[in-house]
Amino acid sequence: MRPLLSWAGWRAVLARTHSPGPSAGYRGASGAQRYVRNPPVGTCDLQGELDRFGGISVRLARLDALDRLDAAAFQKGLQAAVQQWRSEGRTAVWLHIPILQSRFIAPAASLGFCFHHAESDSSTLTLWLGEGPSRLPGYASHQVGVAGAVFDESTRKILVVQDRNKLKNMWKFPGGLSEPGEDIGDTAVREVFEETGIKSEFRSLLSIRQQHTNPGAFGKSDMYIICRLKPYSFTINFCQHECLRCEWMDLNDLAKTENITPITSRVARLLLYGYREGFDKIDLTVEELPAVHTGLFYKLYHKELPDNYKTMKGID
Ligand SMILES: NC(=O)C1=CN([C@@H]2O[C@H](COP(=O)(O)OP(=O)(O)OC[C@H]3O[C@@H](n4cnc5c(N)ncnc54)[C@H](O)[C@@H]3O)[C@@H](O)[C@H]2O)C=CC1
Ligand SMILES: [Mg+2]
Repeated sequence: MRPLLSWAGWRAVLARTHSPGPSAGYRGASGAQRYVRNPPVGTCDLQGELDRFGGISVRLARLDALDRLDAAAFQKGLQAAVQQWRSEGRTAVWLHIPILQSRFIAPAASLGFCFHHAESDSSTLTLWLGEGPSRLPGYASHQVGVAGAVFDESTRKILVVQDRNKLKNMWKFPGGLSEPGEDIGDTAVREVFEETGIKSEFRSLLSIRQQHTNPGAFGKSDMYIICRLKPYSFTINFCQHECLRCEWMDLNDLAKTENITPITSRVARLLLYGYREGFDKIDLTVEELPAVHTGLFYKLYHKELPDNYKTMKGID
């Protein structure tokens, strides 16, 4: 086992790792991220990136020498660095700690750092250095659940399930939680297939429910989105872990049954209205558009816009 480094030893290691150079302080407001070394070599050398809001991001994973550093020496080094960043007018510190270096969390917390969020392999702590209360944005506030109302217009049948793990067995649409980076429609199609074996394609978004302090959302709020899907397979092969029952049910019967969650009942009536009067009355359709600043694309959901409104140049 390698011996732990003292604070003096850590400074020496870091001084060797990052050779002294001109002070790399923030030299512009271009928005580009730069590496900054604070304070200058010789006192402490916690390397960070400056963000466009004047905050510093320190990624401990990138500082190899920290592998041999103990918690007390880290605390001393961080304290000196924070003092330096404060004197330079930095607004905040973001400290990214890999899970295997979690021994540095408590020393950081003792200097005022708080958890911002954690992922499976790391945690991120923040310290607000600016004036007044913190203006740092919080982490994710909601989880997103998506269900598929798979409706076969030719037979007027709709696909419904009952949960295995619920005390009351009520009819609802198959669905589940969206995965990071997954489109809403793709979640609906995936969850429907996983839970029922039915293949389908996305048609539209029908409803959004927002609920706070949802019991299954780990203290976060819950967004539950129901999509209209069109089936292209019909043989049910439902997931025995999650579902107790799964059926193609007549839409009229579903709208009338009492053994149903309130949101499913409301959406069944909405679908009945769309089936009778035209789905354009109820559908929020999707279009992919380019984002202006990032070069990425996003999905925009809204009621269908007539073509002449899409192309019109000005408004009289
Ligand atoms: N009003 C409605 O009709 C209902 C709406 N929802 C919404 O659906 C979304 C979530 O859908 P779900 O089908 O619940 O998610 P899901 O389909 O992603 O996962 C459910 C399955 O995950 C597993 N699981 C969940 N929590 C677990 C735990 N603590 N320990 C072990 N296994 C666990 C179980 O196998 C469970 O059957 C949420 O947005 C929720 O609000 C859920 C139920 C009814
Ligand atoms: Mg589910």
